[in-house]
Amino acid sequence: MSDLRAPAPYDALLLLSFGGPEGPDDVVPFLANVTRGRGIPEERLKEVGKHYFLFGGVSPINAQNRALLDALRKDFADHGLDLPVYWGNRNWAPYLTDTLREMVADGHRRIAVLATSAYASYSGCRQYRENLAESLAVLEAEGLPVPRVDKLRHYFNHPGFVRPMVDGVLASLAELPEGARVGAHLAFTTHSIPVSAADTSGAEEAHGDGGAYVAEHLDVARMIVDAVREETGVTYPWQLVYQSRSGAPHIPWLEPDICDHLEALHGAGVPAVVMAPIGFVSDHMEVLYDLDTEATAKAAELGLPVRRSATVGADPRFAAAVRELVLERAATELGRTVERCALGALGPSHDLCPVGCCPARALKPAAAGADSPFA
Ligand SMILES: CC1=C(CCC(=O)O)c2cc3nc(cc4[nH]c(cc5[nH]c(cc1n2)c(C)c5CCC(=O)O)c(CCC(=O)O)c4C)C(CCC(=O)O)=C3C
Ligand SMILES: [Fe+2]
Repeated sequence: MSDLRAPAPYDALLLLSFGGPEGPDDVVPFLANVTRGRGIPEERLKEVGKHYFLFGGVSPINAQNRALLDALRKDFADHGLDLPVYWGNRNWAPYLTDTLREMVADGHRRIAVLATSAYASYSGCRQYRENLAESLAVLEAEGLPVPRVDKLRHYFNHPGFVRPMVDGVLASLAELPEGARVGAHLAFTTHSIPVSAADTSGAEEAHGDGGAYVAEHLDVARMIVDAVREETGVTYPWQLVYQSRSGAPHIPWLEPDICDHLEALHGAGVPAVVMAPIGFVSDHMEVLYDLDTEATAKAAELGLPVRRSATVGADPRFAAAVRELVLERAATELGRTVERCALGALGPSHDLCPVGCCPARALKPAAAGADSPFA
């Protein structure tokens, strides 16, 4: 007999992610899935395809997600939580719709969803909610039961997400050449998005001037800088910069790019840089190519020592944070008041995205928000 208990009202957790190719033949169809209807220039697609081929056509993101699934299952079992964990993706197998079919076949009707994106934005939040709505509509059309899906709140400021990144930055600083550490800069990086998408990210009251997307990243950067000061006694100079821009050149995206930033820092006589990819949950292609390959080559060309700090990945503290987020939401759904753990200045993010949160260019139904067509 096991004494594991399901965290009512939830009967399962769904890890919802981006997906990535698993071999050379997958690369082109994967990119077609990602960019369908998104107006990415042909040139950019060829370039990004090359990044994947450089790594044998295998995106690191799937191995990262499998490791996170293992960490979640271990954490839940160790803490008496009987919550089966499933995995579904937006752009590659296992596809979200197939996973949801499997989940309802296994009897699940009330599903907590963890997206592998910690911040507000159309790409990191509403697009996943649209994917959920599309998949639920397919199930409905097939006459299958439609489960209720609740997306867990953004966890950018949860200590289980921030603390591992602090340790990563400390480790990278320690690896810098002794003489270059004094005066080193911290470059916090995240995915560039169109300025218009940043300005309308988050709830309406956060819109304007980079929106919730930029504000949340700045909050995390400050938390890390403060924690590093507590450990080392040094306030390292820092800046939030961007990477992985796509889209047409005439459309403004968030800047500066990490490579331009490295050049500017070098020009200003900065002796070393730690690149901290706070915008990403794991070491996927944007981290392995855009930082570890491209930006690192740029730094070598400049003769600028750089280190790239670790992402959270499958850190057990992150798995524990996910458990806390599930239990917190479960209690909230049952009408209990519960502590909502968050560091920094912004406070815990909303459970339910309000109407007008991270609007899309074209209005599409989105699940797990105040404007969801599903109960
Ligand atoms: C904010 C954000 C995140 C972070 C939040 C989150 O994690 O969700 C993220 C993650 C990811 N992005 C990824 C891959 C790609 N993103 C692309 C394109 C785009 N991303 C955008 C934004 C974001 N993307 C945007 C505004 C576009 C333009 C097209 C559009 O408006 O949608 C393209 C097309 C080619 C290109 O132009 O680069 C690819 C291949 C992978 C998988 C990597 C792997 O395989 O390891 C991951 C985790
Ligand atoms: Fe992306």
